Amino acid sequence: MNDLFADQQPLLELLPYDGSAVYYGQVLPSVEADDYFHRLWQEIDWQHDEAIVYGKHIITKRKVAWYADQPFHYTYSKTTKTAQLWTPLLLELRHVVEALTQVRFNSCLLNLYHDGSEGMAWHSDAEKELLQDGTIASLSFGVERKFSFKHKVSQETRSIQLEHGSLLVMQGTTQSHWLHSLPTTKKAHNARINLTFRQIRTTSFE
Ligand SMILES: O=C(O)CCC(=O)C(=O)O
Ligand SMILES: [Fe+2]
Repeated sequence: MNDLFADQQPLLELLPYDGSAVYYGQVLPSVEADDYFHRLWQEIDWQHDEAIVYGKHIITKRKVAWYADQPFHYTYSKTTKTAQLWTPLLLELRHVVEALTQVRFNSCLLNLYHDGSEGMAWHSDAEKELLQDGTIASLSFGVERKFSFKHKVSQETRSIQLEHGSLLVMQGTTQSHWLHSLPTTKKAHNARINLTFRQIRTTSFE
């Protein structure tokens, strides 16, 4: 195992019941995370996201990209996207995440938030294309932002600050029982890039 992971912080379970969300803390040294942030900013084919919200076609300020093993189709917010194939940079990051989690991922959704005015509303990631109760591993780069969970029934909440170069892993029944969001904030003046490695349902992942 790479020395990179030698001084790993203790893992922190964020959810009290009905799933698991483990915060690994900063898994990449800051200097290395800075470098990844710049490369992702430059090399990824960022596009404004499109969605249908309350019947209206909207284009988000936030930018997104979707990469995978194959040109999978993925539908969310009533729009369908076709994956681009992994780049060497994303394969490198997938390797980091797979080594830490011991889980295999076949796709990655990327989000670019230019500043705190951009965020993501309450949702869960349980689209039919995803493996049921699969794992989602979220790598964060750039400005630190709050990330929150809300239980669908009890409404109980849990929050965490997602640091530069950090990893958060959602697993088990989390998506069935909890919503999550990235609240907007006046405090963040810089950009954040987030990568969520996912498991799309295919014959090799059943
Ligand atoms: O930006 C984040 O930390 C979360 C993004 C997210 O929830 C998603 O892409 O589904
Ligand atoms: Fe999500």
